[in-house]
Amino acid sequence: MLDVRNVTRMFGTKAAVDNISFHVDGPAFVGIIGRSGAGKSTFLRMLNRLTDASSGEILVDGVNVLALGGAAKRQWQSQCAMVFQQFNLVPRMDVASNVLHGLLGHRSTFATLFNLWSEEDIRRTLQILDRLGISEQAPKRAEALSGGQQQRVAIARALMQDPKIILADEPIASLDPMNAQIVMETLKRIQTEDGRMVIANLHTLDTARRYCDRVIGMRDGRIVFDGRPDQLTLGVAREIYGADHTFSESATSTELGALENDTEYAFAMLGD
Ligand SMILES: Nc1ncnc2c1ncn2[C@@H]1O[C@H](COP(=O)(O)OP(=O)(O)OP(=O)(O)O)[C@@H](O)[C@H]1O
Repeated sequence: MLDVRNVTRMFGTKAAVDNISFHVDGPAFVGIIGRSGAGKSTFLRMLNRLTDASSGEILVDGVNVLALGGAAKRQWQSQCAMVFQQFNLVPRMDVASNVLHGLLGHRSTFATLFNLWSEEDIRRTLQILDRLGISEQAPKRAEALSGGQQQRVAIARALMQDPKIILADEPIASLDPMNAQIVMETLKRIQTEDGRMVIANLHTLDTARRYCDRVIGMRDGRIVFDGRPDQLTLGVAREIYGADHTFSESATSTELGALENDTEYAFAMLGD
């Protein structure tokens, strides 16, 4: 289904993504891990055409999406919806309207300008919000919701596009552990129940182990690990994160206790 072939993105003389290739057959949950600057976001942005690749091909069901232009490119962009760390909702707009905005690519400017949503669109919105357990939030302004609820609204907006692939760029990096778990479980449900592919950039090993079918480790733009979550040993993690013997599991963990024990090191690993 997804075939990434020798994809590179240069910024000046630096390769942010350096000749990466991998293949995913079915609608799997793929996690991409690696320290800050490894090239994870650049890869996702190339896949949904927010950033152009310098070379290479990405085939989705046999079509090279990097070569699409005009309407075909926009059509592809609505097929691979993106979820961001900071949710990217319109804060003062109500939740239902935020979700309906997932349809923007499918509608005329006129209809959008005058907020002319069909009954079917509104019914689907409420159905999706209900599925994600936040239907009672529909009339509230997005800014009034907790971070975890806002991220579920962002996932609902993505689902309105009925995408083949959901790309999530550090979807839980701004959330507390409990909300992080709810959001990851929501993404996992969508992947298994709907048969959609999810590709998520994650910065914690325990999250990757728990939710992913496949983990890709990136370092300096290159893939240095590609395997099952149970193959993510401490040694492999050290290679991905470029850490020496002082590297500890807790440094890339979302567990509260672990973070409290090792906060300074964790921030160093994340490059903050
Ligand atoms: N628009 C840009 N112009 C120049 N360099 C860029 C640009 N975008 C990314 N880079 C560089 O490309 C490299 C990869 O960045 P990228 O954001 O993809 O990494 P990342 O693994 O997603 O890290 P993070 O988790 O911090 O977002 C970094 O060295 C970054 O500075």
